[in-house]
Amino acid sequence: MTLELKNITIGYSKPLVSEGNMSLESGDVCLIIGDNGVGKTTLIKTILNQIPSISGHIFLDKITLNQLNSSEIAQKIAVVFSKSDVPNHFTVKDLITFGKYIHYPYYFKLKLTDLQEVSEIIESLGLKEYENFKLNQLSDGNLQKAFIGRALAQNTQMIILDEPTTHLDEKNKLMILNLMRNIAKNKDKIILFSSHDWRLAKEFSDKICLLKNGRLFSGISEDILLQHSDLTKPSVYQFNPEFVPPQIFAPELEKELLYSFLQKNIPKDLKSVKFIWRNSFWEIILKNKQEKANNFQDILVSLANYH
Ligand SMILES: Nc1ncnc2c1ncn2[C@@H]1O[C@H](COP(=O)(O)OP(=O)(O)OP(=O)(O)O)[C@@H](O)[C@H]1O
Repeated sequence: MTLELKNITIGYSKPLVSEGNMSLESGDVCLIIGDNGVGKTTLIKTILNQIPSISGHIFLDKITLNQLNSSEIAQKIAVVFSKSDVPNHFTVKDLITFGKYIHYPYYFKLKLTDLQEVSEIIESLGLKEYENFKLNQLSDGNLQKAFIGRALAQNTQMIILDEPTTHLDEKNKLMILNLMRNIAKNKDKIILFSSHDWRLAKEFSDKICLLKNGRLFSGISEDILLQHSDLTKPSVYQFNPEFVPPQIFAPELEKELLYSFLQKNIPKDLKSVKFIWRNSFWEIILKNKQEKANNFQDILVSLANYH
């Protein structure tokens, strides 16, 4: 399957994102990122043809979206919205079984193969022991998995998820992201999802669709991250205007930790100070002296009188 956006402009009365291009194919995991209100959900709704684009074209397998009716789109794309209404009186098994009905009228009796497939999905999501639980008896993580199960039962070649990791703890975030990646790779599907936990989510994504300043930037994740250094610089956490960071020569983790430590504890102009991580200690080069610090406590002492 392929999804292509060509010169697409999306929005409501006025454009939110103009003339964006993007191309995805089977097996791709793509993360949509951008600040609140930039148009991530709007982009998802436009791809689902729930709202019209202002201009440009969307192609699903080379066919213009406008040529497909809603049922044809549902057979190609399954969607999981984070704010899904939870039909509490249904069980996990009911919800996942519903996914099958996009292919049949509601009165249709499901085939044995369909029921087997539902069981396999329940098994693969680790939901076997919860299959007869009502949806309101589930933890957020398992509820999210049940909605993903419904999308899987639809057997579409593409699944779109709007903020699937919201409300989940770290363990469940990892589990859901891992699951999505495995689905894309093992079942050759396109997975397109938005996330605010993008620092974690980017690790699982082959491609990124970044919405910024009314534009859409798309490509291989690492290319987008390199081209938009604001996404990876620790200075995204700049909360103190007085703070000017020193020069830091260290691996990513040490660099990020030192940055946040200094900003919190020494919110001064440190641009003439140099920090070098020497594997087990920090070398600190100050204006007229050089010091060694074994830990952050030592750094505090070294810089206590720095002006
Ligand atoms: N039906 C609508 N009519 C008019 N404007 C809308 C409509 N729905 C959303 N908007 C506006 O469009 C903008 C983008 O909204 P959207 O929900 O797509 O952003 P988002 O990037 O998903 O945000 P968030 O990260 O907060 O979920 C917002 O300013 C929102 O108020």
